[in-house]
Amino acid sequence: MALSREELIQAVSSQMPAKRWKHTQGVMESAVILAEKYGADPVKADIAAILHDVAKYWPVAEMEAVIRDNGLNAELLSHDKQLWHSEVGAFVAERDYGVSDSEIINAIRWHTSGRVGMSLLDKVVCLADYIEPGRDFPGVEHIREQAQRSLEEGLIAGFDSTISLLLSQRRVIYPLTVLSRNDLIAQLHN
Ligand SMILES: Nc1ncnc2c1ncn2[C@@H]1O[C@H](COP(=O)(O)OP(=O)(O)O)[C@@H](O)[C@H]1O
Repeated sequence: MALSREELIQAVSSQMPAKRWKHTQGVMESAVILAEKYGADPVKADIAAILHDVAKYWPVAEMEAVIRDNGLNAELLSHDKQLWHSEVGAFVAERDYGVSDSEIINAIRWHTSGRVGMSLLDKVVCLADYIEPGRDFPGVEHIREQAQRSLEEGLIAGFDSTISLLLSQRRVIYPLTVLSRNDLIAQLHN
């Protein structure tokens, strides 16, 4: 059974700290603006944004169990745990919150890593996560400027900032993000 928008908001906001819910509200706002600007479905963008971090505060062991027990992408388990919540979030959005729309589920699933061949809605939600009004990390203004030019330019700037940060910290980069960035650059040149 699908939940109403209000029920979703209640269910999601009650399982995260106020600060993360404020971030989620910012992503909802930015996702709708980007959807309207670039021709995606703003209703789907809003629902995906509400749910994108639903699993962010799940205990690591529970995320691991959901990934293993349901045949989700187990490759993630050898990468940064911060990447797991997107995969788990997509799964629970469908199982626990009755979201059956595959575009919404995919936008949740790929909002952190990106993927090769990102859909319009994937791009909108992923970019909104970078530029929502509450974000104040170094370089966010550049990403916001690029987001005005195109979804692809905005996302390339976003992924570049994540990749640069990981490089500077000598951390492992999830390869799909590099492939996703390269794919976006190729899309600009086609
Ligand atoms: N491609 C990646 N490879 C490895 N770690 C990543 C990658 N993308 C994101 N991360 C890690 O996940 C963290 C959280 O990303 P994100 O889901 O955007 O969270 P938040 O909304 O808390 O900023 C990043 O700060 C980084 O540590």
